[in-house]
Amino acid sequence: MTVTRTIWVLGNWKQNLLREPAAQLAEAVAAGLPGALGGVTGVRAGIAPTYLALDRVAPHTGDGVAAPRLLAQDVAAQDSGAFTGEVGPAMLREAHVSAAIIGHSERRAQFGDTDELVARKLASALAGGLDVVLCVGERLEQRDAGEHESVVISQLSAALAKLPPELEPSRVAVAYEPVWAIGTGRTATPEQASSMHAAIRAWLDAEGHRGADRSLLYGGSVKPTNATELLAAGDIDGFLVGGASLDPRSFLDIVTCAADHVRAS
Ligand SMILES: O=C(CO)COP(=O)(O)O
Repeated sequence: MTVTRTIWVLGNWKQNLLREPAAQLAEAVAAGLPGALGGVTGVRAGIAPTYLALDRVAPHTGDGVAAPRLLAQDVAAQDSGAFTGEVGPAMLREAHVSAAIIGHSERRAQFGDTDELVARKLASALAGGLDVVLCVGERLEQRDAGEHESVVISQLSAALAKLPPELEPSRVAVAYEPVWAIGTGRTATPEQASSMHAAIRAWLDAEGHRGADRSLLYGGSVKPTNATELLAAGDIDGFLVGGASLDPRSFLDIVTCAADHVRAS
């Protein structure tokens, strides 16, 4: 049986764009998406603006196959209460967000998102009805020391191991983002990305987390010029795109690479 996993092309806009330019970028992505997909239904796009731009971006998003989905870049580990500065899952859902990125390396490195906090955010998001893109990835010195697989598997394990069974993470995609490839212009080679994805999928399967069904995304300096060869390496079910997602043409060109890949396979 051939497994047909959805290919995702997700734009993480990070801390960029005031509300009006964010709305304009969302409008351009939404307008160009049907053409970029060319009728291919196995590819879905999504965009993750800042919290403050969500309401301006939301009208250009939706859950239909040819509309970009609306994502948040983070989510609080708790629903509501005395947690200054936090935004909980119900608040995000009210703002039409359907999924949250959790555990991005920038949050892990700069904002204290430990494995333990990532696990609590994951449980909070799933309990609150959000889908999740769970980010994992090693630093350069960990790769140089040959520890990349064990680092990534331990991040995954910490996030998934203590989830209550009723939150079995059927709605979790995993994004492998090697830290040394983010914003550096240095992409992982297709072989490096594909071999890590195979290791992640094998671990998920072994632990009963249905690796075969789960979309595994790659992130780190993805551009229209390298997207096709990354997809061709196998085991890569789309991308989490930073810098290139701020330009509608390059983001949509990556979507087209994904659609061409699906059409050819
Ligand atoms: O961090 C990323 C997406 O979440 C990747 O960023 P770049 O595409 O800018 O390297």
